[in-house]
Amino acid sequence: MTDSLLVATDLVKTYGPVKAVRGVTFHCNPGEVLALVGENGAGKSTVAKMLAGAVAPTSGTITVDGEPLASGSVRQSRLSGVRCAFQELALVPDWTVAENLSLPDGAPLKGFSQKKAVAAASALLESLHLSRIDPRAAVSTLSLADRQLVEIARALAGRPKLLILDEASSALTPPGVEWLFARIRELTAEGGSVIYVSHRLGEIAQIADRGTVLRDGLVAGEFVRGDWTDDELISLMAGRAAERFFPDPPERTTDAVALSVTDLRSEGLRGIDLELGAGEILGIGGLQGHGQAELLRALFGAAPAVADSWTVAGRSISRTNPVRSVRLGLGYVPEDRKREGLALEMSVGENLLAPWFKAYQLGGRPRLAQERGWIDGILKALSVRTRGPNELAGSLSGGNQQKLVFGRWMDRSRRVVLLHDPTRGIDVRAKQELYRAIVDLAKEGVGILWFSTEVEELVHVCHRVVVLYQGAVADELIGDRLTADAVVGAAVGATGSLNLTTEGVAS
Ligand SMILES: Nc1ncnc2c1ncn2[C@@H]1O[C@H](COP(=O)(O)OP(=O)(O)OP(=O)(O)O)[C@@H](O)[C@H]1O
Repeated sequence: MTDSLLVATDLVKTYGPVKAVRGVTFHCNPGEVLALVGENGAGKSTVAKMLAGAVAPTSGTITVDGEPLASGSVRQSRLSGVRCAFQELALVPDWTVAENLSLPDGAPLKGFSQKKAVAAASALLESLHLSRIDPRAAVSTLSLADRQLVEIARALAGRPKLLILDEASSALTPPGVEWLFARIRELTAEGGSVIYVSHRLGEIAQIADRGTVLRDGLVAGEFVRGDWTDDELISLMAGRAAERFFPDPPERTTDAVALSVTDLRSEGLRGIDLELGAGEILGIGGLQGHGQAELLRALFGAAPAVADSWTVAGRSISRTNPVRSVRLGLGYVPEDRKREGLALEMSVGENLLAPWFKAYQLGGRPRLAQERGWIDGILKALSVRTRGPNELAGSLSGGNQQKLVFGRWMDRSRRVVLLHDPTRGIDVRAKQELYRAIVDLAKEGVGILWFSTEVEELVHVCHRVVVLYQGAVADELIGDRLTADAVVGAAVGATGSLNLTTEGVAS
């Protein structure tokens, strides 16, 4: 272990009474990709933040190239060659891409040259095959996938010795992941190392040389490339045997229509016809950025939209807005939980209740006590790791925050639930719980419209999948035609073959 690039020894991090990390030891060699896996709340992000210098360990040591890393100093970690890209993006939304990319070198705002920043950003984006991203664009105008690419580009800009990717692929579709793997291979070929934090076991099988499994803030085990199965890893993460992964969609017992639109038009949508049955799980496939986010936002009324005809649970409407949608019986899990989904400074219970307060104008802050039974039921059903309904949502791990955004729609007489990649950033066991919760909603007659960046879950858990391309429906897949290859093929078929190494597809 003497020639290890990184050695972390007995790392501990406590937040008041919470022991996030309880004594973690691992190392990473030059040129190696080390996976860090574990359930939501296992301590992965906390370890990543300690390496990046974003939080100081309560105790323990970290060395890079044999030199101790100053505790809790981002600057010191950077100087030692450590860079990190987070799933919860650390970009400033109102700044341009160029301004954000110039941040890591601590460019002082005084004397900051916009022209130089744009030129440097253009050169960087081009070298990373991302020149389709405009360096002058405000980050807030980019899709989540593109924001994630900028976050990764920023970490790569410093030619790091150690790159930490904390679920940085979680909003990327397969071509984006291929782009990321190409960059990782370039970096490791030059002797750089990567710590790859992810819940996507398929990606880990492809890219990781070794892995460390965390459970409850401790190392539960280690694995090496090619010498593990998904089931073994899931058991190690959970501390118990793995279960069958995907549930089947439930038998449909009614022909009733939960939602229908013809010629739905909105920014980014070119006229969509869609019918969603009560109790149907309808998947939306396609490469990110082809109208999936716009479709869900339009249907919930989060973006202006018009249609020739539009019905929700048999009621004809001409337009909607979020408050009206909740009253009509819709639920919506948005793409960006931080920006659209949660109030991080409010409690877990208040976040679960938030839409009901707005929609029914109950006034004041939610009366948690009155809803305690419902809240406890949701937290239990989704195994949300929390100290209780009064804990601030902001102190939950990312995956547990995501569960809240879904959980608020459970057991609340919904007719339609719109899902934008609800399993993003949640662990494999939680995914199973969520699949089961989705199937249970469908069994109760709720229509589910579900966009996922993970093709496998669409293929296994949905009755039917429509694939979007450039804001329109390119294909509908059902029965024997519903396969992973067909979903991916339909997503790119309209444009001919897909060259994964060229720019413009990494989303
Ligand atoms: N600022 C904080 N204050 C209090 N508790 C925290 C804070 N940050 C993290 N925790 C707690 O520490 C534990 C580990 O969290 P961490 O974010 O490291 O988990 P994770 O393995 O990255 O999970 P996920 O896969 O959901 O991102 C969790 O129980 C979390 O609630």
